[in-house]
Amino acid sequence: MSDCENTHTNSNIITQEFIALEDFRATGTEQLSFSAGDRLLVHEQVCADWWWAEHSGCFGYVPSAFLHRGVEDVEDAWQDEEYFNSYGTLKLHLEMLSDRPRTETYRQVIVRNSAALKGKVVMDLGCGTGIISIFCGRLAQPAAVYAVEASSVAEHTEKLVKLNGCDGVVSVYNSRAEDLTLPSKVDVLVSEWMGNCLLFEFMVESVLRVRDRWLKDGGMMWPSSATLCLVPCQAHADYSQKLEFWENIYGLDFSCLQPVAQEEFFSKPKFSHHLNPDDCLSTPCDVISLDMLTLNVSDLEKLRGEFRFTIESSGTLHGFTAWFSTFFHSLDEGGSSLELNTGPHAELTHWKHTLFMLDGPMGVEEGDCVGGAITLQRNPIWRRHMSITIEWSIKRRNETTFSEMKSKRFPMWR
Ligand SMILES: NC(=[NH2+])NCCC[C@H]1O[C@@H](n2cnc3c(N)ncnc32)[C@H](O)[C@@H]1O
Repeated sequence: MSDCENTHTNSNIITQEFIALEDFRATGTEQLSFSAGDRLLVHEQVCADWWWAEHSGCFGYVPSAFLHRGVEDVEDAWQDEEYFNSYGTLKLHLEMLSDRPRTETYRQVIVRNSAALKGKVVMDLGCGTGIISIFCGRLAQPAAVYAVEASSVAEHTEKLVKLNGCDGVVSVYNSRAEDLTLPSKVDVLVSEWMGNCLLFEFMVESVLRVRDRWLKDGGMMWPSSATLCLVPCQAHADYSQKLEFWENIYGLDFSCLQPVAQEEFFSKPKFSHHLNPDDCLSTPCDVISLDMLTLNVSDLEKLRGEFRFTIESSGTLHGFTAWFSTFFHSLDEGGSSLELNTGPHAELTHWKHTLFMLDGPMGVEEGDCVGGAITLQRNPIWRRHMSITIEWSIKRRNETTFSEMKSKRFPMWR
């Protein structure tokens, strides 16, 4: 319990709604447990750290650090102005178009399905420069393609569609897709929505909402499914350059800065990591799988996947690396799927890999077992952000029990 008085002075009698940023488990009968996203009524800010609150008819003390004013008080939970401005210049589009595995996979999807696309209505959600829509117009004969783009890049998209002879079939809509009224429902909803760690930016919510409103029954989602993959890994270079570095600076001892460096460099994921396959300590595994036809927006609040790795080569467990794969089912019954694999055993993409550094390297031997879970908890306030919590424990090859479960939470980025 907090060190503040257990008395309810009248100093801070207010009743205000707050939103829980993350789970809190009470450690005493006078405390109140809650889950991320819960809305709590705070009746008294008894002191800085502990408030008297109510949730679902229960009362108790709650830690103020876990709470945030109600989302309506947050200027722009989706930060749409900043978000769409970032796509209004060519910088990010150049990066995406320069990503050969990404762009070629979408082109292959259109080529492989060109016959089946004949006469179909396609929507390209978040078309950017319109390349997927132009692939449709040039490599297949759809009845219509609705190219939807909210940012100002859409003014260029119009010209690109015309310049490449697709203005007869591709219509460009400069709008947020959720706000749009289309001429018809669509047979295929194609989008390149994946962000760091698969979900960052949460553009996927737009895709699901548009699916529910505009995809015909029996329609196709491209990607059709997505999986988040994880592997325990070494990261000697990162650990040496960011942490060991401080032990000896020109013969001087700067090691008192190591806790500062740990917090500054390893408290958030490293999103531009390039994992060398040799640094994988085990066979990677799919920890979260999303079916884009059945996934619901509410499922996005919290996604959890368990894992159990057997260490295949002795080394140092510095952390875990994550990436994703997306799958594109064929429009032809029984046709083969195409895969965009952004992992370390495939050609590097602009997403690279996401490294989660633990708070201390651990030696592991072949045959050891690393078990645990990864949880993607969407930020209830900042709707394009999430935190990734990794829980892990180790069972040494000659032991029968797992060590106590440890846990680390990485905000991406709030
Ligand atoms: N793979 C990603 N992480 N980002 C690449 C695709 C993002 C593109 O979709 C656009 N975009 C994102 N959300 C929307 C939306 N709801 N409506 C229209 N365009 C959108 C955005 O402006 C950008 O041009």
